[in-house]
Amino acid sequence: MTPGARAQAAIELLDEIIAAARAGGAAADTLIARYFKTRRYAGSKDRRAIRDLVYRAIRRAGDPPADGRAALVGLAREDDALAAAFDGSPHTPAPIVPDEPGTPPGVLPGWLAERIDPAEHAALLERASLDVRVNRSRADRDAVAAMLADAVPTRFAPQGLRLPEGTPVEAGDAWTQGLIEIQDQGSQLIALAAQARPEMTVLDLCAGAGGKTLALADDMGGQGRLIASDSNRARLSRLSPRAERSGFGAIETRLLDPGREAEALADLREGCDVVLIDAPCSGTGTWRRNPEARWRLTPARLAQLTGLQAHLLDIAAPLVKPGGALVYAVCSLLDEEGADQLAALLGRNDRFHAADLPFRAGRARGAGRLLSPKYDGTDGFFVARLVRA
Ligand SMILES: C[S@@+](CC[C@H](N)C(=O)[O-])C[C@H]1O[C@@H](n2cnc3c(N)ncnc32)[C@H](O)[C@@H]1O
Repeated sequence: MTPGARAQAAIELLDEIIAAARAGGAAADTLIARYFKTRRYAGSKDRRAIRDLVYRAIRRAGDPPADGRAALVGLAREDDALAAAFDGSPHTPAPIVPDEPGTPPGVLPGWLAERIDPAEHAALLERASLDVRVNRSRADRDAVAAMLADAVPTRFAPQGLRLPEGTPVEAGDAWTQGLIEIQDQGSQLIALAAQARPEMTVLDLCAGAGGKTLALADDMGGQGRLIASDSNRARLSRLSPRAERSGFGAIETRLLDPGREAEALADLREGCDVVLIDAPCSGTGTWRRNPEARWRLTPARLAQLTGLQAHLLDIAAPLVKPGGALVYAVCSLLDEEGADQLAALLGRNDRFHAADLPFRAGRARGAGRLLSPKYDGTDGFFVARLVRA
């Protein structure tokens, strides 16, 4: 494909990605994969070049672009070779006219920019690192490091290894033998904050497909009672095969009905040593992995999420036994989803007090700590550990 044809393909893809962000449709990666499935003429170099153009355009637009052409015109104003590809020949974009509007550069959506420390902004859109967690009950971190080329221990997470970008983790022996899970160092620290131990009763309230559940199971050595719940059937159903691969068969799963979660969990009242709430959130801390997600967030969606987070905290609190812990996490740097939620909970429930977290990463924020791509090299998280009197 010519540079112009690649630019035209990038515009078409960006149109689809922008429309999907507006309508709550598929993620950019899914749309890109779909696009190439029906365009076999695009070779691997073309695909890589088009994908690169699309992601460069997404990363440089804090607010949703008007359309794909505006997004690429904005990028072309900073890249002469790309601008030259707009030559108007067949299958290429029409030439850029001097006063044609291009999407302005930006990192965060305008309405959010003031709510996150400006020092954090650029790193929120940088490339994410590739981390794995070594299953402590199956292998030693140093032994696994020796199986993986150029693996280095993660700075804060005791079971983590950082791998070079693009390492084909799932093709290696450490993966096929169930010795490792792909998991960002920040997520590993959230599970560590639970301090799950053998013989405990632990509830992972928003378990999803079980990324953190598997880390909890590992810390429990497969002993005790571990319950994984979520309101999303498809996500929760992915947990069992993952647990089997890692050798943790005995994880209970519970599908929750939104609004009626407390009923389904009533038997656990004052029965849990630990309740982990890895709450649904805006995902501002993971934008480096899916940068178009920032075009999906609106003030109304954020309000809906903060309401759900408060609701989940109120469901979880009565399930903790005296002396037990409530661990709350969101992959967000917004205080309204993190520190403010915890301050509100502590205001309406005097049985809990904030406790120290068992790691050095992050900076103190309200009752918890804030981990960030810039300062910690992790996805962005707020995490707090509350202990019940
Ligand atoms: C941040 S994700 C969890 C990720 C997961 N813990 C992991 O480590 O992979 C938040 C989860 O909360 C779930 N969720 C949303 N509303 C819920 C509710 N009312 N009760 C329980 N889970 C809910 C979502 O389906 C989603 O899987």
